[in-house]
Amino acid sequence: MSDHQEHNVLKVTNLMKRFGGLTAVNGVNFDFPKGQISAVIGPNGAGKTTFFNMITGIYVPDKGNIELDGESIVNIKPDRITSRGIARTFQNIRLFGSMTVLENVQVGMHIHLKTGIVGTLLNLPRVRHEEHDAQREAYRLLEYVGLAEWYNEEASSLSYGAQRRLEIARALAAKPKVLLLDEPAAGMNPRETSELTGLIRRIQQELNISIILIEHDMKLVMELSHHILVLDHGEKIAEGGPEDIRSNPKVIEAYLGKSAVEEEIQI
Ligand SMILES: Nc1ncnc2c1ncn2[C@@H]1O[C@H](COP(=O)(O)OP(=O)(O)OP(=O)(O)O)[C@@H](O)[C@H]1O
Repeated sequence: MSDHQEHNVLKVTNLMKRFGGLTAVNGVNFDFPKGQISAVIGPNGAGKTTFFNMITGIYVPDKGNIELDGESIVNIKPDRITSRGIARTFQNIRLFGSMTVLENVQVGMHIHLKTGIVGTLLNLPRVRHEEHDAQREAYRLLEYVGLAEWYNEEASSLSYGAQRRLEIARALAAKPKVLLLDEPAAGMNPRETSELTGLIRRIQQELNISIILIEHDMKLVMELSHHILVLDHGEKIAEGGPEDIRSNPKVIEAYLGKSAVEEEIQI
């Protein structure tokens, strides 16, 4: 095993994506360390979601490479990328609102179940067994994110913060090596954000999953992240630990404008 494979779960090289005349991501290089929390930050339109969409196979890069544990995942379909070990949540919550909380988690498991639709229709004993195990596992995940008591409610009846945690449980059901969280704290109140911070830290420490998050809540980013990638107009303008990023003039300028740097205002 090479040094790179041991330390970095995901390696992005010279990544580029254009939409017509607009270069949304422009030649970005970054190594995501295994088992740690990394953040991708930057002002609106910086290219963060486009970057995530390339990692998860929704967009094919125009140039560059993405390696998961040393193997390229460029040109692989999103569901295959999920089964290789990358799961995600979305900026806009995407749950099945009229399904129960438990069923939503079970949906996240289907990539690992052996049974197809025919087996389910025939109600084979092996199928019943597998579904029972899946339900137990789904319930365990709900306990993990603190939603077990609502397992039988419709997903749409949950509070906003709870729906975001349900999305995380569903992503965990795919047994990922890497979990991508797209603005997990968006729309949350301070109490929900602090619960979420604890949950993300537990997932990294207890489940040993590498986490990559896009987030505008700088307090959460600075508290949780080991490594931060800063994008602006599609380009990497900085990378480093929270302390480096907080005091980096290029980052301050990108967020607050040039005058802020002159006044030495810190984000
Ligand atoms: N499918 C698309 N077609 C055309 N342009 C797009 C598409 N997706 C993104 N863009 C453009 O690419 C640029 C980067 O967008 P992206 O959504 O990746 O930024 P972002 O950093 O995630 O922004 P935000 O913080 O507002 O979510 C923007 O100018 C956006 O308008």
